[in-house]
Amino acid sequence: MTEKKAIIETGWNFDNSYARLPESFFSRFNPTPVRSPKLIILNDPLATSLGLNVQALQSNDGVADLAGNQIPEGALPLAQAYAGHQFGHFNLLGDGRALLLGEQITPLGERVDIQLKGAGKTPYSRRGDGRAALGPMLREYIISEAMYALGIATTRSLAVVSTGELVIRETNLPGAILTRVAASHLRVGTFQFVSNWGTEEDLRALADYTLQRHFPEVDADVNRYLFLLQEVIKRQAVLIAKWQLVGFIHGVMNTDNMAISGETIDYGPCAFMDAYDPATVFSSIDIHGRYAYGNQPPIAAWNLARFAETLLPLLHDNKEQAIELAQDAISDFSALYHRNWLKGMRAKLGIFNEELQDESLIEGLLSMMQKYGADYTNTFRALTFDKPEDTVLVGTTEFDQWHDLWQARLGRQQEPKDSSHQLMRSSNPALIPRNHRVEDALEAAVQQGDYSVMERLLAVLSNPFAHTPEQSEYATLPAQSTCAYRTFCGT
Ligand SMILES: Nc1ncnc2c1ncn2[C@@H]1O[C@H](COP(=O)(O)OP(=O)(O)OP(=O)(O)O)[C@@H](O)[C@H]1O
Ligand SMILES: [Mg+2]
Repeated sequence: MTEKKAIIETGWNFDNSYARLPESFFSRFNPTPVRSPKLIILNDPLATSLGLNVQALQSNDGVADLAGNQIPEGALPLAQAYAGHQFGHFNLLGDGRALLLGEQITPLGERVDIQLKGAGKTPYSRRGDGRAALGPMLREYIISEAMYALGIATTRSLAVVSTGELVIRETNLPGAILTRVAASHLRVGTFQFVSNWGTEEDLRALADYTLQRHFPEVDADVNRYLFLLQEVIKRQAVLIAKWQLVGFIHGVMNTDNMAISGETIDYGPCAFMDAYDPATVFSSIDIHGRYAYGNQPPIAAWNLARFAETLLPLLHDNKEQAIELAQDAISDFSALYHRNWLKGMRAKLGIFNEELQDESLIEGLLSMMQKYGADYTNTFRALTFDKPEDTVLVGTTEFDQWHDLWQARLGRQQEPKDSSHQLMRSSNPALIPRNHRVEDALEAAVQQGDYSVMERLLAVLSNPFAHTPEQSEYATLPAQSTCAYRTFCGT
């Protein structure tokens, strides 16, 4: 007689606070089942930290949950409504291919959104098919997890399942669904939606919900909506500085792709910069360079101004005073951003204390990197390990002079050389997800069904400050220049 196997609980522990908001904020909608779901990758440590059972998620039942083929107990799937300025143009959007299953309450009592991206049509799909292709979903998995390991606030990736169905793009591509984990999916665009199409009461409900979810520390005696604006600005100032410091280019910083939580969201056409150049753009659709590397800080400020506009009715009864409060808050962004960036740059150069000339020292290095087309990440690695021969800057008199200035600067602080070195090691990643490496991993996965290249890449990216020999090997630049590298979004 065979013993009946004990059923392993998956560990879903859903609450559905978003579903309790006004009905116009979302549409209750179920995922569309897919033909033959197969688990491609599962993030075991993330699953465990969410209180989920890895074995159960790997079972047929678990995969059915991750594919949208069945609805886990306690989930209440819905598509969130939002609007957004896309390349400056305002549109009504909403989750056209994503569905929120609910909020998982983790064993530590944290609340995170569990969302299926690519789960089928929703009322906001417009002319889209509601689906996603395997390549871009694996790409989002790799880069979001690399960002997390780099210490940058981001949505996480729990799993990718292939659907056994094709999606029609320029060619037919294998379809997939990504399970995304986020502090929330509240976007600047969510506020824009409610501000444009909702009542003031709706707006207050959304703002109060956001405060409760992300900023519960708000004091009773302050202007709570001004506090919300200021805190969101602070988080974005930290986030964008971190992007700039690692050379991350988001690629599509529309207001619907800016999360109120301060997490990086939507890894569509993003990529990491190789040679330092503020004009770097990867997205094939960004023909005017609106979202170029060097434009990211001002674009963030622009998006935050759109956020501030939505809050005007809540900031003050008097419109002029509301505008003044909003403008003051927004004008703080660039100083806040700059402070974070400067702090990070000092750390990248092993500098602990502050000197007025630090900025010109940093600018001196960056302009040399730009002039000689030096690789951004590898130049900082070369400085960290005192191997200037590893950067193309070596041999130029400019660099020798700059190096002397930098060494003299390090000499003017109390901390010993070794502490500077440690600071640099922990501030300069050994490697970033290089475009050619990511492409190689995706090609092996999608074309040959060989996931080993991706798994190795994920392993080395998971500890970017370890500076192991294997990482050095991954840090090599592509044989050919990647100047022509272009990413595509919306697939
Ligand atoms: N295949 C598709 N079918 C339906 N809607 C889509 C599709 N692709 C994109 N959209 C919608 O178009 C809008 C803009 O797309 P964008 O590329 O910013 O988002 P995304 O990558 O789908 O999702 P997210 O921002 O949630 O990561 C969003 O409202 C999105 O839901
Ligand atoms: Mg998006």
